[in-house]
Amino acid sequence: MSYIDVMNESKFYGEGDTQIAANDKVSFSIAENEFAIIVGPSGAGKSTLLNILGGMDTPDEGQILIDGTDIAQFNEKQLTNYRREDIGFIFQNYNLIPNLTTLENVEMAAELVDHPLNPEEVVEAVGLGHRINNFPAQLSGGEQQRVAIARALVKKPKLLLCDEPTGALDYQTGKQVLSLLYQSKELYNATVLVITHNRALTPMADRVIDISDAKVLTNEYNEHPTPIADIEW
Ligand SMILES: Nc1ncnc2c1ncn2[C@@H]1O[C@H](COP(=O)(O)OP(=O)(O)OP(=O)(O)O)[C@@H](O)[C@H]1O
Repeated sequence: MSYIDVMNESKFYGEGDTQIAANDKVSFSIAENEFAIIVGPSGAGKSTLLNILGGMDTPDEGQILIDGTDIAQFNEKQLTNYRREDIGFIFQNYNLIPNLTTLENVEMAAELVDHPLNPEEVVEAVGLGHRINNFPAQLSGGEQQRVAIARALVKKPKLLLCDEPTGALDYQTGKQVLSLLYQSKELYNATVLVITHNRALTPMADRVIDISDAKVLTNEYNEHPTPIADIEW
């Protein structure tokens, strides 16, 4: 059994003739502590899948086994607990709380769980010790994404879900953020899942799942990932 086993998962939008499958009998597995990338063009169904894995949405068909438990069967309360305790989310647009400082944003996340890491230490670990009392508007895009990563990591999540985490960042800053995400899996023992349309990023991953038109095309394990610093695009 893998850490994530998605089995024949489907998600439909609309009804009757206008119904479309956003995910069509999707199956794949990701092992614990892997850094996985789900890659595919716009509209392929990536965000739908990520939302389902994060317990923000439920599939119409299939099983979503996380550590052996089918979260597709969870009720609202179980999904809320799952999102709060097991998952760290990182979005393209950071989603920080504007009137809270770096430290306060991270502290707020720490309060959600019983055994968080030390917020100050995590802020230091993402390289933002010198920005600890700044508000999001005073930070660069890359710094804001680091706050978002610290906010996710402070909960010690088992699974870090990242939706186009470098989509709003310039090339060099994007590389630094990806490098930090890769380190996160090593330092914090998390399983990391990144979705992106940027195929150039895939050599850095331990596993690449290629989706297109709602279906999984390939799921490949990469024995020798390339450090992100060595990847050019
Ligand atoms: N709430 C919704 N209602 C209706 N259709 C939806 C909804 N969410 C997604 N879809 C459709 O499902 C398909 C998959 O969308 P999804 O957002 O998962 O793709 P994606 O691969 O993440 O694309 P992008 O890279 O552009 O974000 C698309 O055709 C989209 O229009």
